Amino acid sequence: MQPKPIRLGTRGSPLALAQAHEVRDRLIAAWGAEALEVEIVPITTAGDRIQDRPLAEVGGKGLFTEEIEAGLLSGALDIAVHSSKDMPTRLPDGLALGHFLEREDARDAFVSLKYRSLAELPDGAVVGTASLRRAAIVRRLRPDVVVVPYRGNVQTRLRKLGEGAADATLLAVAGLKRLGMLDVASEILDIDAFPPAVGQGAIGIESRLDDPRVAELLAPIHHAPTAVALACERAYLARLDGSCRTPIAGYAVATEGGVDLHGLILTPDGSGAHEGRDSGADPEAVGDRLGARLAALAGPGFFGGS
Ligand SMILES: NCc1[nH]cc(CCC(=O)O)c1CC(=O)O
Repeated sequence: MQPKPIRLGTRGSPLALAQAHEVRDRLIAAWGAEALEVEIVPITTAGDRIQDRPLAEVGGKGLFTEEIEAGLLSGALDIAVHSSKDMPTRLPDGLALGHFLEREDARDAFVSLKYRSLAELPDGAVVGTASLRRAAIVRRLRPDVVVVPYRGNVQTRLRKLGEGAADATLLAVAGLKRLGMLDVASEILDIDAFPPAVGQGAIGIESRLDDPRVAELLAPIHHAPTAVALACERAYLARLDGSCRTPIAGYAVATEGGVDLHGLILTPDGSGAHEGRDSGADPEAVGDRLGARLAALAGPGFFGGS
């Protein structure tokens, strides 16, 4: 089918490369190795270069995508493979996050060399995480625990744990599975008590809107129920995103006639929270409605206002 190789852009981290290889393997399985060549192009982004500061300080999610998106827009790349959770809700004109592999387990894992579960952590234990959401939910469930910032890729975080920088950390089950490292998880956290980040566990494929060749190429590996869930979650996030830097969790599941969404927003210290559920036939409408409802419940004061 393909006259020339498909160029697939990705970040160069071990998790990103594992995801890129998963997409390539599925494409080859669908089309046959004779019909299709996929060239994986690792790209080091600004976000990868800056390792010593919290992301929110240096510019947020876009730092990981700009260079890759420039490649899509110039035609140097045909597709880009991402962790959907790391994707901003607004993409550059002409690009879309339009295709998704079937979602992997969306839950978070509790990882510790000393303790078997979040509940078992002793008073004053140190949990390392760079995620505002994970920090706030941990503080909500365990106000006695100390949360410290903790960045780096999955391997770095595990190494720091071994060095004693924290008693425990939290990582996405999906990432651990893709790296063949799920055995480091002590506990898989309940999806209702510890809802994930929007998009967690879903590999998304970004491409140019005007590229029918790519749409045809991706059709056999696209998972429609995942796309429905992600459309809902990303509409929910878009509704909340503009207003704040508040911890946001959201998890949607496609149903027979539509989608069910669970949303949770918290103050960074976990002392305040607003939670809700919504369902309906139109994924974007459900996401937008729950986002608006939680924002209204929270009021402007909740979002810090500074
Ligand atoms: N921000 C890093 C990141 N982006 C996606 C994943 C996990 C894989 C996924 O959610 O699909 C991770 C690591 C983690 O949070 O543990």
